[in-house]
Amino acid sequence: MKNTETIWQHVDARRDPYVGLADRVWGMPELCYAETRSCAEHTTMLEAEGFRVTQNVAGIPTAVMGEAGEGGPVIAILGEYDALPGLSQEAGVAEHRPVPGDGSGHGCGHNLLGSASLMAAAAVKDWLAENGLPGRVRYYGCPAEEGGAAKGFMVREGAFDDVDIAISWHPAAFSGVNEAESLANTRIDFTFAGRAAHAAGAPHLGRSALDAVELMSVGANYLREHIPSDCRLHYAYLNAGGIAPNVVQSSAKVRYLIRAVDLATLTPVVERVRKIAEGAALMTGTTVTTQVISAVSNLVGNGPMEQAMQENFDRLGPPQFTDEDRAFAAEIQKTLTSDDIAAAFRRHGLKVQKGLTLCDAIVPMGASAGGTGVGSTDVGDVSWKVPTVQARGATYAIGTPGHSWQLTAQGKNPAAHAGMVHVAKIMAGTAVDALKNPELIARAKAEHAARMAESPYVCPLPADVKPALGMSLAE
Ligand SMILES: Nc1ccc(C(=O)N[C@@H](CCC(=O)O)C(=O)O)cc1
Repeated sequence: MKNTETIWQHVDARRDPYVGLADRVWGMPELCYAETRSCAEHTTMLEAEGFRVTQNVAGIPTAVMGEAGEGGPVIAILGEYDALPGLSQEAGVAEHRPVPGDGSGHGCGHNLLGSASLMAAAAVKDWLAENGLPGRVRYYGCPAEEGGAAKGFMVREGAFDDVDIAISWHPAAFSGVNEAESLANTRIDFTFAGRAAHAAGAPHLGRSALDAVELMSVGANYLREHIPSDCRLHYAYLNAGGIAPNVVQSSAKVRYLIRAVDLATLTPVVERVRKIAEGAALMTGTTVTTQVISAVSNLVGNGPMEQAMQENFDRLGPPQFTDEDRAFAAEIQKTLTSDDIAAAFRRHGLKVQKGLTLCDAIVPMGASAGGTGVGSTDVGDVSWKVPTVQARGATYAIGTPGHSWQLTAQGKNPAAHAGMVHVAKIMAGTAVDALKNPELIARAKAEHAARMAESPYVCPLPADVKPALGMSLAE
């Protein structure tokens, strides 16, 4: 039985406008909390579809929510539309060719993510109206997934308080139910202040903030051996103190991104990194101030909803790609290493299949290798608040690294469009299963409540931290 269900026809009927939406957002890559035009595109689409629209969700100008239907359970479908710095790339070519502009690009496929989720919500809206059933569907347009933890702030402000089930997806190499195994993380800016001086004339009077940042790196790099092995420490210099080597640098700023399997493991590691910063300040006679930029929880899964989503995948089958799609994916694979390609198979618990360029089957549930190739997502915080299920939707060549020009290059391809429409059907079908079947929602909630009773949700964002609305990733 393939593509026979009414809900899937409601998705198919929307193909052209939603491909258009995804392509327009691809063409206006906007970073973390600056997604003004992309959010406006989503808002316009919500209005055109007749959703009741709430802008400025949780006080965030680029967060929007649309609701349709009356009474009954509330199903939230989550979308994103933020881009990444440094990943600008022409569409549909298999060589690195940035386009003129500020260098940003959709290197994580969020142009597709937002459009498919809105498309699914709109299809469910029509299905609800046609069946006259009680129930509400919401589309949450969520900004700043890449480093802004917007969904965590939205959870904290109560945006999901009356939601029964949350559904989302992420572009991927393979289609299937997403394994809930993302890492909790915290991003902290460390700003060191010293004293400027003539680097040759009076270096003894200077106190170098740049030295402090470098010594902090040394400390953090020694720390790696003494923390749980699946923790991650990354850093980026936001301010190295200037371009003059003959000035003792009086200010410097480094952003740390610290990850661990869960918050309980993360918190002590963050404390140790903070101590290293204090030590670096002490060693250099500088002072350090810190600012938490974002923090997200690990994902928790939900058995009943994952099962329901799996059944949708089984009924619909994999996305249908064409020979042209496969030929272009093969060109992209030529720009990758064999390790990139093998890692993609292994990450999903699959044997390496030589010559396979695009996903041709649904990855069975529970196949994931676990622990490898895992990032973080602010969907994690939603998943602690309400039962949440996510799909992976095949939209690009197997082996394409996340956050790469190759991923940006494929974001407007026919394969991306096919994958986006396919996964919209999976999400809409899963939402309809929940709306038709109150017992499924009850089981999902019971499992969630049991998990929360074991370890309750603690918001990882310190109470005084607000969304970093003015944050420039390229500061
Ligand atoms: N299904 C996915 C979900 C998230 C990501 C991802 O790359 N997330 C960023 C988010 C960073 C953050 O939340 O702070 C990362 O891990 O660096 C990739 C695939």
